[in-house]
Amino acid sequence: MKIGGRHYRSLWWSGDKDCLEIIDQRWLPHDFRVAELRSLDDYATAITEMWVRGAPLIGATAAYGIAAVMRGDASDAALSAAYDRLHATRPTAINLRWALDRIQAALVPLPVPNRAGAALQLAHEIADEDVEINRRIGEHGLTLIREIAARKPAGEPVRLLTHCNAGWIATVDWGTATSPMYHAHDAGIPLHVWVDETRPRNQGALTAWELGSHGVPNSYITDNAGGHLMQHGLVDMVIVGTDRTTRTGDVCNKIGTYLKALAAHDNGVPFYVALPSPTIDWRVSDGVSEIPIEIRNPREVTHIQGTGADGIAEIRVTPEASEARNDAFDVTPARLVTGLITERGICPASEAGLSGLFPDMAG
Ligand SMILES: CSC[C@@H](O)[C@@H](O)C(=O)COP(=O)(O)O
Repeated sequence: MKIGGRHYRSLWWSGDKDCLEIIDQRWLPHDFRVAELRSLDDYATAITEMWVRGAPLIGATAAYGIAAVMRGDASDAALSAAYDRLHATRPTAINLRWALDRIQAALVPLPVPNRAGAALQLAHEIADEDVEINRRIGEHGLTLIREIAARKPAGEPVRLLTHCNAGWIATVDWGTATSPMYHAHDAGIPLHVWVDETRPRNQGALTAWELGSHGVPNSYITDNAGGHLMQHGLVDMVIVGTDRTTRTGDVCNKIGTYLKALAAHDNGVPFYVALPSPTIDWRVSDGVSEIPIEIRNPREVTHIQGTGADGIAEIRVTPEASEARNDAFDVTPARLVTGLITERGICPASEAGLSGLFPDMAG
């Protein structure tokens, strides 16, 4: 997507610098900075500390991390150590393991001297595939937005609500939940997006930044406002992303997603999840009991980052003695999900729905 008129992906391989360059999300939306990743340490830190974040982008970054390691040492031992180190960075998004498994399976049968080139090629393929998957999700999601627009008086915007950032900055390009929004906006459908703040990390600020950069009208709202807006008929559809979806259609996404789904259900608001197929965990059937939920540093809850006269600063918002807990994700049961928007079309959030669209993967 474009920033200041220039097209960017969230990451790209720099042949000149011989390293991966990423948009360093720690400073967004206040400052646009690019970071260079070279060593395994760089990659692991960038994922753990959320310089890059969002399920698909974590997977693509990890693939480049393996490729970077293979350039120095392509032995089985180095491959296995890099796999383990990167796999341990964040537990919830399944795209991480999906990308690592894919690259490991491709490299193990190869002679050691061939691995570095093959790994970089595969990382490029994973990144390119992500862009195409998200583009297609956008096309399918556009049909839903068109249907809502057709029922409205001409010129009245379709009001969407989203939680967290499932935007282009959470993927290589387009985003998942935002892709239908970009497609609809580009097709001339008037939109207004309610952007949940998404405490504690305020990923909503990233969503507001990228939607605004693309010219999509949006309003930043507190996490607690969504139910109220739905009760007053101000939300036509919710679209969120996912970090892991079970084969039965339970959806694990950023903490607070479940509450939005409950409010949507109570108010008859359609609740859709944009789901790239690498985010399906075919081994898991019960999201609440089986998906590991990342618990992050409580400091993300007790402190908040923003920008002021002296630049970007972090301030404490709680009393010194307050304890805090920081569960980063929650699970929305399939019964609360109206439908899954995938790269192959839209299906019910159920085992039959997913295996119907992906018979080759369902096993
Ligand atoms: C297309 S991204 C889908 C999800 O990864 C997104 O909604 C989300 O929860 C991101 O969490 P984050 O902790 O910021 O990595």
